[in-house]
This record gives sequence, structure tokens and C-alpha cells, in this order.
Amino acid sequence: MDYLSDERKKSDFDVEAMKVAWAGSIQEFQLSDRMAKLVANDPVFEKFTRPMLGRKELLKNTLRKSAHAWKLIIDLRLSEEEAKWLRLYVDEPAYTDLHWGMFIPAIEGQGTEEQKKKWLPLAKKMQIIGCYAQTELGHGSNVQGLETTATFDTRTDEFIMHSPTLTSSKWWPGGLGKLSTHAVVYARLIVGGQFHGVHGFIVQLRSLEDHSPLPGITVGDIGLKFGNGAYNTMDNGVLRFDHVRIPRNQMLMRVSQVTKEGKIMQSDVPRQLIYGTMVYVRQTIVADASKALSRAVCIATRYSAVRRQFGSRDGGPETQVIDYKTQQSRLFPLLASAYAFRFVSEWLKSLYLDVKQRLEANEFSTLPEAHACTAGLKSLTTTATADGIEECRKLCGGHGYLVSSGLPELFAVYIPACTYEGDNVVLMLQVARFLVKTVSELGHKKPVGTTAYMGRVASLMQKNSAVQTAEGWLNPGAVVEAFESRAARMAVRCAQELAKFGNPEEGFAELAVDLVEVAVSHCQLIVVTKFFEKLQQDIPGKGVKESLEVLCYVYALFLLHKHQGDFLATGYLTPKQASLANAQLRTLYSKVRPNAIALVDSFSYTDHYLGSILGRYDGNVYPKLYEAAWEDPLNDSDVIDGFHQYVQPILKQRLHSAKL
Ligand SMILES: CC/C=C\C/C=C\C/C=C\C/C=C\C/C=C\C/C=C\CCCCC(=O)SCCNC(=O)CCNC(=O)[C@H](O)C(C)(C)COP(=O)(O)OP(=O)(O)OC[C@H]1O[C@@H](n2cnc3c(N)ncnc32)[C@H](O)[C@@H]1OP(=O)(O)O
Ligand SMILES: Cc1cc2nc3c(=O)[nH]c(=O)nc-3n(C[C@H](O)[C@H](O)[C@H](O)COP(=O)(O)OP(=O)(O)OC[C@H]3O[C@@H](n4cnc5c(N)ncnc54)[C@H](O)[C@@H]3O)c2cc1C
Repeated sequence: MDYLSDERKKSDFDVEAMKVAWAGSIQEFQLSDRMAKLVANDPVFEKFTRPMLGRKELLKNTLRKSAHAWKLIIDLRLSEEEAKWLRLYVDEPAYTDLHWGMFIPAIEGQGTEEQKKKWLPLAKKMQIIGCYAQTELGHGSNVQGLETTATFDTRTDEFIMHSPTLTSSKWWPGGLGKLSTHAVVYARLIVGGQFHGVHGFIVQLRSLEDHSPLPGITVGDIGLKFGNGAYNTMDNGVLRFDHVRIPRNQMLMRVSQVTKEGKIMQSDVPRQLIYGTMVYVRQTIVADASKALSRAVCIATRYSAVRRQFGSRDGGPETQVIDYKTQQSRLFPLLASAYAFRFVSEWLKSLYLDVKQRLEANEFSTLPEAHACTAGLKSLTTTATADGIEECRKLCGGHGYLVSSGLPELFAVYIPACTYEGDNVVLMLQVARFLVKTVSELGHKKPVGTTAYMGRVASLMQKNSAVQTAEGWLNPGAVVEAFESRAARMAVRCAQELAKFGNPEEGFAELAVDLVEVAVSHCQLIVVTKFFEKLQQDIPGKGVKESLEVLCYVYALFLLHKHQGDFLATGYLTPKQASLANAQLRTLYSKVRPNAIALVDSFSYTDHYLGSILGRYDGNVYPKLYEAAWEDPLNDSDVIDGFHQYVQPILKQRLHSAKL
């Protein structure tokens, strides 16, 4: 029985066509759909018991799933794209993520042709397993502050890897704790007693025969992390070196080379390329944000249509909680954000692929913008997604707190995305630096790409919004101009404040809070703009483009409402215009309402991937919640183990004292 069938009948767009729009193309949709079904129908990938497993059992279970996934990749000759979808739907963080997601890209981006030829075939056949060992106990954000040393010894033509202090211990790398045989280790290059910056080195950690740590290497897991199951399927590790020697050709030498004689040779490649792997991964994290948020929103939307509270008159059904305006005002902006993040990630991927091609051809001019966009959008989307998942939990009331809702584990797995691959505040400060530099160069350098609007800063500073009615907000020009004006005005105002400081770094530190706000407004502008640009494309299917248009306005006007202080303080909007935007938002929520279930069905998530009783496709929530409760190990017996030992004596004592 489909308890949501009436809801599905209400929608006025072609769901199958929307699935294609969400996936990006029919090919991508078919590929993703095939992998989703492959995983959902394979009992090895069962995951309901995960939060109840102890750590050792949990990790072993992950290893079993990873081995099975690898076997499927080989046996079914899956392409790299198919393997990525498979990994997504298996839905369990594992050492393989870091191997494929960071170790291999680090070698691809920072290795010489010779190094790539040697290491990549081994890694791609998984004859070695690698991780990305950058962060230390004492330093994560401040990469130049890392303390591990790689000292060149001209006599033996080797680097000596060493951990001179406790705080220099590598700490956090995923896959390091128990599985990796190798690592790309970031360390201070020391040649002839001089420090030459932080570089990456390929270091073997464990024996390829019996997996034991090699001499001079201390390695292990850093311990349990937040939540049950969740990210505990990953062996984040600690690593120390005691004068471990590696051959000279294991320093990744695309950026700088060290010769046999101990001479440092700089290539034309900028040193920022050492941070290049982070640009790649941040881009993938933006795509993951839309997946995580859409999952939470799918659960909360379906459950909000099933759940009824209050409002029953003459014995009729109570009100579905999705019909409460307050519920809609919390849920629908998240639904719109999931779509917005999906489309901005599509754009970001194309930007990244373009930069990657250029970097391969030694063309580096677009790297700063790629860095700012990946850092800023990673920060913006992961913050919104982490907050959004928690909001979805609240939208599901008490039942959202049950592990079987799928939301607690999703939250626990997701929240470190605000920290890993760059703390979100630190990343926004990088965007702010880029924007301040753009503003300071306006007189002699035409801004391009995502900062092109800064080239129109004079008019953006003067012109105010012309919107007169709530309907007036349904105009892409009016909305984009509002976001451009806000971002430009905030950036210029901050640049003016900065100019008052004699020492720019002192000014930057003092105004950091404002600078983060400038960066956020710039990143929100990018997301809004890319959503409108998406709508310019040919999007087939009855009502699909129209429904996306509604979501685009919901996303933009919700942000405008939330940040109306900025729009008012910069003088671009009047209070009346801000309240017209809010009125329009209410109308938009009414337009989303009949399509809400179809909009989450368009994510095409299997019940396996959602992992939620509240979010079941058929809406059959209550019987399944009831059944699931009886499957809890506590309900294996009526009288629980420990009762006779610890509780009964207390009860007996009460009886005894009652007699007295
Ligand atoms: C067949 C296939 C089978 C299976 C497939 C299976 C699975 C997997 C597939 C895919 C999975 C994909 C991905 C998943 C992988 C992982 C995701 C999951 C888990 C996450 C793991 C997390 C890993 C980590 O966390 S690694 C550690 C990350 N650490 C950080 O991010 C540190 C943050 N700090 C910094 O970035 C920098 O130190 C700093 C930027 C903050 C400061 O740098 P610095 O001290 O040098 O200062 P500045 O002076 O500010 O900067 C100097 C100049 O450099 C420019 N800059 C900075 N960063 C970059 C960059 N990244 N790129 C380019 N340029 C950069 C900066 O702008 C300055 O420039 P200027 O011109 O001088 O102004
Ligand atoms: C689950 C997980 C997986 C990870 N995987 C890996 C991995 O595979 N490999 C790896 O190398 N690392 C990994 N990391 C480490 C991760 O990259 C770092 O934790 C992250 O970059 C943040 O650095 P930090 O811990 O030093 O935070 P800190 O920089 O110590 O941050 C602490 C606080 O200080 C603030 N702060 C710091 N600097 C500034 C500043 N300049 N201005 C203003 N505020 C500032 C931050 O905003 C934050 O609030 C992982 C971390 C986690 C949680």
C-alpha cells in the first residue's frame, strides 16, 4: 500500500523528467539508478544494524563491504564513474575514500610524469593502499606550521622523515590508522640546514607482506568519534616517524625538485599547487552536500506528509504537519537549497575540470578563482547542510531522534564536513582575501568569472531596488541585482575600513568577522546566479522548469529574508521591499506544497540509501516503527540481563524498609 499516493497525484510536473534534471543527464541518471539498485539488492550492503556494532566488529564489517565492492568493480568491469556511484550508495565511509579521493589525486596533481608512471598503476590496482597525511596533533589549518621534517641527506641520496615533537604526530588522516600501506606525508623540506616550505612525500608505512609497521614507524587509530556507527567505520590515524629513510625520488617533485647534490630547483609551477588536492576534494564535498541535504529533506518531507497533529473537526482527519506554514517555512527552503547545491556543484565541477586541464598544460591563471570558489562553496554548503540535517530532525518531532529515522547517523557522519578539508571559517577568510584583492585591483584589472559583477561596482553602489510589488520579486534581474549589490557594497565597505589600518594584516585580523560576512554574501550570490543560469538551459519535461523556477525563487528570497539586515544596512532595499519579498515567499511555499513529495521522489533514492523508516517511499511509517522497536536487542527477553543482579536487590530493599 502506498500511503503517499494521494500526495503523488497532486504534483503537476513530470517526475521522471525531473529525475533526469536532478541527475544532470539521462546517461548519468541511468548510471546512478543502476548502481543504486545493485547496492540495494545486495545483502552484503545491509546497514540497519551498523549503529549497534562495537568498533572492531564495525570496522571488520566495513572491510567486508569494501572488499565486496571491489570484487563487484572488477567482476562487472565497472567504470570509474560507476565505481563512484557504487561508493555513494554503499553509504559507509571507508579507507578506500581517502585512497581514491586524496592519495591518488595527490600523486596525479603533484607528481612528475616518472612518479605517476611508477605509483599510479600500483595504487589503481590497489596493490598499495594510500592515505593523505597532512594534519598533525598541533596543526591542521596552518599547513605551513606543520612540524614533521624531511631532511635531505646528500651522502645517501635519501630524505629522513622525522617527528621531532609530540605535536608533530600526524593525527586524523583517514585510512591511516589500520589500513594504509603508504601515505602522502606533508613535511617541512630541509636541505643544507635550510627550510624550503612544506612538500608531499610518498612514504611506505606497513609491510606489503604481513601489514606490520615498518621500522621507525609508530602508527595506530586515534579512537572513537562522534555518534554510533557514523564516521567510526573510518580508521582515522596517528603516525610518528623516528628517522625513517626514503629515497629522494619519493618527494612529489612537480612543484620543486631536489637534486642529488642537494640543490633546490623551482619549476614554473606555483607553490600553491601543493594545495591542489584540496581544491579537487572541496569540489567533491560540494556535490556531497547536495546529496546529504536532499536525503535529510526527503525523509522530513515524506514524514511531514504522513504525520498529522491537531486540526480535526467533526471527526475528520487531523492536519498533515506539512500543511502548517511554519513547517513549510523551515522545510521548503531546505528543499530548495538541496536543488541549489546540486546545480552549483554541477557548475563547480565544470570549473574544476577546466582548471585541471589548464594546470596539466602548465596554465595557472585561473587557479586563484578556483581556490576561492571551491573553498567558499565548500564552506557555505557544508554549513547549511549540517544545520539543515539537524533542522530536518526537529521537523520530524520525537521520532526524528530515533536512530531508525536515519537522521542521527546522517548528522553524525556529515558534521565533520564543516571541519575537514578546511575549517569553514578559515576557508571563508581565504575567500575574503581573494575579494579584498579583487577590490584593490579594480582600477587596473578587470574582474572576471564570479567576480565580474565587481566591474560594475559604481552602478551597483548607486542603484537601488526598483521592486514595487510582491510579484515584482519574480524577476531574475531584480533578484540577482539585489544579491550583487549587497555583495559589492559589503566588500567595498570592508575594503574602506581595511584601508584605515596602517598594517593590512592587522586590519584583516581586526575585521575578520565582517570579512567572513562579505565572503558569505559573495558565495550566496554565486549559488543564486548559477541556479538562474541553470534555468536558462533547455530542461525538458512537463512542468519541470516551472517547478525549478519556484524553488530558485524560494532559495533566493529565503536568503534575502534571512539576511535582510545586510540588504537594508547596505541601503539597497527599503523595509517595504524586504517585506514584499517575504510576502512573495509565502505565496511560493503554497506553490511548492502540492509538488513537495514529487520533488523529493525526483532524487530517486532507494529505501536502502535513505536508511529511514520515516522516509520510506510507501509512507508506511507507524507499523514499521512499531516492528523495528521489537527488533532491538533489549527486547530479546522480557527481563533484561543485569536486572536480577543490580535492580532486584534495590526493589527488595524497598520492600524490606516498607515492612519496617
Ligand atoms: C575505481 C574507483 C573506485 C572507487 C572510488 C571510491 C571512492 C572514492 C572516490 C571519491 C571520493 C572523493 C572524495 C572523498 C574524499 C574524501 C572526503 C571524505 C573525507 C574527507 C577527508 C578530509 C581530508 C582532510 O581534511 S585533508 C586536510 C585538509 N586540510 C586543510 O584543508 C587545511 C586548511 N588550510 C589551508 O588550506 C591553508 O593552509 C590555508 C589556505 C588556510 C593557509 O595557507 P598559507 O599559510 O599558505 O597562507 P596564505 O598566505 O593564506 O596562502 C598562500 C597563497 O596560497 C593560496 N592558496 C591557499 N590554498 C590554496 C589552494 N587550495 N589552492 C590554490 N591556492 C591556494 C592563497 O590564496 C594564497 O595566494 P596569494 O596569491 O599568495 O594570496
Ligand atoms: C573526520 C575528519 C577526517 C579528517 N581526515 C583528514 C585526512 O584524511 N587527512 C588530513 O590530513 N587531515 C584530516 N582531517 C583533519 C582536518 O583537515 C583538520 O581538522 C581541519 O583542517 C581543521 O584544522 P584544525 O583541526 O587544526 O582546526 P583548528 O585550526 O585548530 O581550528 C580550531 C578553531 O580555530 C579557528 N581558527 C583557526 N585558524 C583560524 C584563523 N586563522 N582565523 C580565525 N579562526 C581560526 C577555527 O575556525 C576553529 O573554530 C580530518 C578531520 C576530521 C574531523
